Amino acid sequence: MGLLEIAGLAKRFGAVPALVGLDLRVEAGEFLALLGGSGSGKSTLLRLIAGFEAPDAGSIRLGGQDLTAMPPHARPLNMMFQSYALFPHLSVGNNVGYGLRREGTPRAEREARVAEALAMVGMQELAGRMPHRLSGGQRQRVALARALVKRPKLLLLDEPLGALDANLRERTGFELRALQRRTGASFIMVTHDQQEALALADRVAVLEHGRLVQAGPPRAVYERPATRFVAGFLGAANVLEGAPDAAGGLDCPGLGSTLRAPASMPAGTTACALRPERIALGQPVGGANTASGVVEDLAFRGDDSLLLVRAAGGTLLRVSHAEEDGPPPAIGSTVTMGWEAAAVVPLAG
Ligand SMILES: Nc1ncnc2c1ncn2[C@@H]1O[C@H](COP(=O)(O)OP(=O)(O)OP(=O)(O)O)[C@@H](O)[C@H]1O
Repeated sequence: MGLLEIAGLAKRFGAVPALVGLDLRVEAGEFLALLGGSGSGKSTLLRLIAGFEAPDAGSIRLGGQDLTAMPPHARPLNMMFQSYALFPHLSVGNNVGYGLRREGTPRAEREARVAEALAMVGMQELAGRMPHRLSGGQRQRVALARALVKRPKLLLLDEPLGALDANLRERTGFELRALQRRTGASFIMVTHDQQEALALADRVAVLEHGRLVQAGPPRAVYERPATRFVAGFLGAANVLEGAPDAAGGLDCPGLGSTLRAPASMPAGTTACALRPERIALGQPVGGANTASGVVEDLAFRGDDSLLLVRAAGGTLLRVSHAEEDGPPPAIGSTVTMGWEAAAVVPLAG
């Protein structure tokens, strides 16, 4: 049994279906990242779990207990919002202890738990500071301590790193993961940033139009996207359209060649994903899993260059050219390309 079990969850706002029969399971101690485009239902899902909205249908169980009819404050979970507003007139320590005081926790216990929560986020020295004298990153940690002080089994984080600049974001992300492991709580983090999700989470879950389209370990979802949407969303794979041929391949006129996966493609396959970094330049052309094209554009990205190559049949391919392979081909030059069958991933939808 998972810690959190969601079955058939549905919610609409007027005519807008925000969630459509969603099933999701989160294990104890798991770090799950929820990904999806704008309006895909990520925040709605968190708000339903937290109890700020009521579902139209479906159930939410936490630790075997049905949460559906339980008010938000009674749920053994906590939510940290994107705009982690602290009370400006309360010190760091009092901000963190606010919820405990409201619940009537005795002073000595409250102080011990506030100290513990501040220590977890490395802020014990600053308990007496007022919020306006904190940096953005420090405020974010206080908000985390405030969410952790009640020792929730489950912490919901809505874009927790959204307000931080790139450097701090990476460091705080690592800290967040370390904290999750130390507390043993399950975390569900909503993020727009697919790199962040891949880097931090034990499992990623991708929502599209209020449906869960794929969930799995980051590497598995990245390498074997199930649908066109996931392929394009995570790491921007090439999505190549075609028609099945008699030999179990996919004939792609836009590529001017045929795609072959290690096994025959499932009946009805009309598209495959091919990652830019799996395409090798300078390969002999002719036969399946090869193509030629003209470099239309080039962008230097540090470790690699991204080439936009117009294949003979008209499709524009994204191709990654590693720095260690020398200077990339010039714009306007003709290139030949090839890839292994294992790089070809049939898509289900
Ligand atoms: N209170 C509300 N009233 C009306 N419609 C809403 C409400 N909350 C959400 N929606 C709609 O439900 C859908 C899902 O919204 P939700 O905020 O869950 O998406 P999201 O994936 O979190 O998006 P974003 O990444 O932009 O925050 C959207 O079409 C949104 O406009």
